[in-house]
Amino acid sequence: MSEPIRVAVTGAAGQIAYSLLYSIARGEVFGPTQPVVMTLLDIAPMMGVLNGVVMELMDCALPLLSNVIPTDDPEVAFANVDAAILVGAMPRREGMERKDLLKANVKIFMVQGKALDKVAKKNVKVLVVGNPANTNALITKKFAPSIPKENFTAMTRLDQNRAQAQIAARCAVPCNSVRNVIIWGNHSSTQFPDVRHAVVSKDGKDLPVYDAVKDDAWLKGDFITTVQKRGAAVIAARKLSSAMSAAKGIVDHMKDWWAGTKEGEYVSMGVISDGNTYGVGKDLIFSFPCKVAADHSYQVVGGLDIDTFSREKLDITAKELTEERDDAYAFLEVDSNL
Ligand SMILES: NC(=O)C1=CN([C@@H]2O[C@H](COP(=O)(O)OP(=O)(O)OC[C@H]3O[C@@H](n4cnc5c(N)ncnc54)[C@H](O)[C@@H]3O)[C@@H](O)[C@H]2O)C=CC1
Ligand SMILES: O=C([O-])CC(=O)C(=O)O
Repeated sequence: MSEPIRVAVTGAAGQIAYSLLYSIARGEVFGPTQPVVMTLLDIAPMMGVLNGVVMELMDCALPLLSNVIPTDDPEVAFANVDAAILVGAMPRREGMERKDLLKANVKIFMVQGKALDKVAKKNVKVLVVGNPANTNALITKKFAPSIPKENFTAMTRLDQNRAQAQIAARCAVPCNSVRNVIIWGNHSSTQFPDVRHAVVSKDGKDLPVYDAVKDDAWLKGDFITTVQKRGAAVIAARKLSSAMSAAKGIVDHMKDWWAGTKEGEYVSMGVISDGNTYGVGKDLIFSFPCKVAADHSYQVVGGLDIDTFSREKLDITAKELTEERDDAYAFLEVDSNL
């Protein structure tokens, strides 16, 4: 058996973590032969609850789980970690947009960025889930300048899964028969779920989604708004935000980042923009289609045709991210030139 890797999860006493930790501990994310030491961070008042979670993880008797370390100190949680999944943050309630959480949550990511910078491995892979996820990922990166900027990502995989599932249901095929759906931009109601480059496998043939669905009005209308507003719909129904599906999105994102994407497929991840890709300004964590190699390096898929409809949608979500970034920098008094 190989040496254990160290994986930190924040917000470990919360509802997403409760669905997530078992999957990590049983090898669904980092592989079926990879032992893990899990460090679990939450705030001091939650240590009692967190100890209960630790007891349960132990009681699962999982052979890949080498050790579990609960803590309320980010520097303990992130010491020498190979991967950090930053979930801990306030969730939104009915009637809020995710960006309404900015002031409540962004300081958490400043503190955790500084701690990662100080104690994590320099090749740590950071996935930010706590909302507003893209801007929180940008802030985490900003305060961890010794770690490569490509190592900070935000989760839009739940949105991709939602889009894939909507198309699969329409075409009456399993979800894994739908490939290369793209989520562009922000994990917010301005995101653009784009199926113009996606394909559906049906009856042994690959068809473009537009040919398989045969309902352009739905694809350009209700399909997009359903995906954009799915988080709010779950909150309205459950009075709590998505947790099981969020945990599955985390598993999918981290697994593909760790092991690589399948041949001919790409996945959506919020990654740092360089200012030269698809007309998106620089210094934003923007969701792009990405291909990941077996050595964990990833590349944004280039050269996809962007029509007028898509251009408009990309610009709307980029504008929102620029405003969120400027608000976060002003609030934290960050020098945007650094
Ligand atoms: N990017 C995405 O697709 C999704 C993001 N989310 C977001 O994930 C976040 C967590 O959601 P839930 O687990 O449902 O919330 P929750 O309220 O059940 O759990 C959050 C946990 O984070 C902890 N926490 C708060 N401040 C912390 C800090 N400074 N350090 C460590 N832990 C801290 C809390 O004590 C709590 O245990 C929310 O911001 C939510 O909006 C939720 C679903 C999908
Ligand atoms: O909607 C929310 O606030 C939680 C979330 O990010 C999602 O479900 O996509």
